[in-house]
Amino acid sequence: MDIRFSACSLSYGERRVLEPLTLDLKEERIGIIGLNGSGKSSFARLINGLQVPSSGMVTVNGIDTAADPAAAAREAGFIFQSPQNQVILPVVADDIALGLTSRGIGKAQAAEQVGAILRRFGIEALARRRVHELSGGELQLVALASVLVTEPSLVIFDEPTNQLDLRNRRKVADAIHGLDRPAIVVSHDLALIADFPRVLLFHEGRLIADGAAAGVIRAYEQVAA
Ligand SMILES: Nc1ncnc2c1ncn2[C@@H]1O[C@H](COP(=O)(O)OP(=O)(O)OP(=O)(O)O)[C@@H](O)[C@H]1O
Repeated sequence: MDIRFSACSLSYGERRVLEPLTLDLKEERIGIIGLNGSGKSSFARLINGLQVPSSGMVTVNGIDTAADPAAAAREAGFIFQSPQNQVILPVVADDIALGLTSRGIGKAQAAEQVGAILRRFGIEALARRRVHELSGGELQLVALASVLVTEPSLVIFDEPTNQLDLRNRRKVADAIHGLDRPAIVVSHDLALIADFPRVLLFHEGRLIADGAAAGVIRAYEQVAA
């Protein structure tokens, strides 16, 4: 993984929400923490082209997100804070397959890959269920499956354990820890990122701490006090 922010800033209209930032991200697990409204989601959305910089540049594995946001989105899968917003088709297996058929993969091949990804997460029983009837944890796993089935090089999670009970939180945390590719995790759940090799702390649109989890979490505790 090679993500580069070069003097990248972000404003919504007149409002600057991320100050110019230059950094490289290469670690397999990267956490992003900070108070509400500090700019975490905005930063994460810049990585896969959901947002493009107001100034400067972001590249993901060599892809300039502003020049080719669709390619950036294929490279970096994004799991939204509210996965129900990500679902298009009503039935789980159909929705997961859509990511493949929309890329030109045939129906039979797509069905095979969907079956494999459901087995990998132990959620085969959900295949014919209606997405809108799923619990929060089931929905998080389905959203993860629907992103991973398209084989992105890395996965960005925006508050993946928000609103989950302990059992589902563990399922999602295990899925993140066991992921076979780099993950970037925006979270208020500090235990989730506590053993990550790198954590970024945002405060009022600025990156104010960057390093191994323990030290950055201590800095966050001071900011929050
Ligand atoms: N589409 C938008 N238009 C205008 N302002 C926005 C938009 N999205 C976010 N903002 C503002 O940008 C700032 C940073 O928001 P962002 O969602 O990046 O913060 P966050 O750290 O992820 O917050 P939280 O922990 O509450 O999810 C906030 O003040 C927010 O109100």
